[in-house]
Amino acid sequence: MASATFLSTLSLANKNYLLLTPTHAYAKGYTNNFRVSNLPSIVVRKEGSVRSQGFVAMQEKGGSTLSDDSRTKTPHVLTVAGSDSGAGAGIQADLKACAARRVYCSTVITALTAQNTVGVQGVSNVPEDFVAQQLKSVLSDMQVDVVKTGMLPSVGIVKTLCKTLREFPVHALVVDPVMVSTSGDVLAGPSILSTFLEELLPMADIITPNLKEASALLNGMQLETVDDMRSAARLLHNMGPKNVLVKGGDLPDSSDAVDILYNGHNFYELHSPRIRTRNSHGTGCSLASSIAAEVAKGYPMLSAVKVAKRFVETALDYSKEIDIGNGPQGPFDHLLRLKSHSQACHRQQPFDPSDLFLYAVTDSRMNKRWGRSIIDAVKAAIDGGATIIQLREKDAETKDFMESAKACLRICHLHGVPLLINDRVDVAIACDADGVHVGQSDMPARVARTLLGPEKIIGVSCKTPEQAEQAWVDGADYIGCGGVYPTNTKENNITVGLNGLKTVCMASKLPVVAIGGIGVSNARAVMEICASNLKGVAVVSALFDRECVQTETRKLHEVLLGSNIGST
Ligand SMILES: Cc1ncc(COP(=O)(O)OP(=O)(O)O)c(N)n1
Ligand SMILES: Cc1ncsc1CCOP(=O)(O)O
Ligand SMILES: [Mg+2]
Repeated sequence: MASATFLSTLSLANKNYLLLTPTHAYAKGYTNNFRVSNLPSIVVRKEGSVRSQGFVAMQEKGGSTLSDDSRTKTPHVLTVAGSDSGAGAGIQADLKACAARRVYCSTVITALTAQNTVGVQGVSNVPEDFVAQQLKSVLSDMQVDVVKTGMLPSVGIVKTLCKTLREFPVHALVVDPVMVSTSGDVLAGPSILSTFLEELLPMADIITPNLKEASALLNGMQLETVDDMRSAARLLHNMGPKNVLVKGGDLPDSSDAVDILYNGHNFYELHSPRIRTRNSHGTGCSLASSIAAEVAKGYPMLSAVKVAKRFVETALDYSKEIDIGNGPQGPFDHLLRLKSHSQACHRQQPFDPSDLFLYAVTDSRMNKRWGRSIIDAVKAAIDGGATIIQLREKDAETKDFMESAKACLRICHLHGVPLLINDRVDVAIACDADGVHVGQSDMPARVARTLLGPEKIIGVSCKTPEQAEQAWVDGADYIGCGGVYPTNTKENNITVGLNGLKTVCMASKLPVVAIGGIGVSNARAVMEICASNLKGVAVVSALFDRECVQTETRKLHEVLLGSNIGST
């Protein structure tokens, strides 16, 4: 038994339970910090009934031992479903949902469908023995936590699946009883119904029928009200699954979407705003996969369903305007990434080090002193010849900062000038800025890179060769080196001088921009250190603590043009 403080045992109904925090409690025996050595003997079952103070009970059946082990287990869902060539539903939706929910997803393909936003034009079932072969390949090698099923187009395939699951038990089985596609095309005929009901449903931890599917499973029962859905959930539960989620998205006359979750003890009525969108193809597959993903992470069923619903709703809402295909039902964007790229008029340009030539860094205090908005300051700097802008708004309220950043972004993009945000990676993400500049005590560049993605620009302040090397290792695009000269703009900032700048430039594998006390009088001296990777100067007060930003920027631009910056 593990010795960690968050683990303890509890005797309940003469059975031993392990008490783990939800994040540590791990389906089928793995936790972030612990690995259960006797895997098949651990089953999460009683979480609903014996939860106490945020702990989840895991029933221990056969004297398993937990051993402290630094291995971490990657949550893993295996989807057994059909391929959708249009990639809105089926295997493709499952993969995207699991990726979005940060869970590994392997795939067993049961059928190929020729499908698009208009409908299903063709279906070709995969031979049963090849479905069996795929199942065995995955389950005999990989530690699958949850199997999620979608299109199971033949009795043979359902039987094969059930047989394989008995041979290779997994922690949980999520069954999405796909029978008819959203376009109305039949994906699994009535012939499979009895095998489905007799063999698969009793093995399921949850089934997720919509109204039509619930009706089909219940011999054509009419489902028109929330009470009907409750009755259906109870009847379906009697067929063996541990939980039933009847989805009421198609229920008429309701402004909310209502789903009923029933676990044999309690009914949960889950309300959410109805999202009116054409782009809902694959919603059912995605919801079931997301539930599977949360269960694979170790969450109890109710939490898994709630999180999955919230995720799908967010994705649907985000994807309302996405325009793919000409049919009545389009796909949605699970990763919430497509819109900003397809709809923004600006496409992110790859980072060009020559953009560092005249780097204008705004300062909220200076703007206030001279009675300028950030937007006016940015416009003037660009008109004067600034080649990149950084918003360094140390005193701004986040909401105001975001508004100004969005407005500045529009101006910058009109002029082909990149806009970076100082310090605030959250603001950069929220307004889709071109990148960030971070210092040694800000968010590490490596973390910023994972949050911002590969195409955004990241600059890091460096005073030493070691910091420059780390910035490169961390995936930065450039470094800012300084203060080259003393400055009043940044308090307690150590001055590195021209020698320090040269040392860092020589060591840096990244392009460098010099900063600190630089203006028209000394910019030339900076440039004359003759380092080929010194690409420009970054300036605050010499541009913004002046009456006319445009004039000062233009003057500096002329000085820089007369220099040999970055050319040696
Ligand atoms: C281009 C450029 N170089 C250096 C800095 C300084 O960043 P940091 O060290 O994080 O200090 P603050 O600007 O946040 O006070 C910079 N902003 N830009
Ligand atoms: C932000 C920063 N980082 C190093 S020096 C400095 C301030 C630069 O401001 P100025 O150009 O007014 O000296
Ligand atoms: Mg900073």
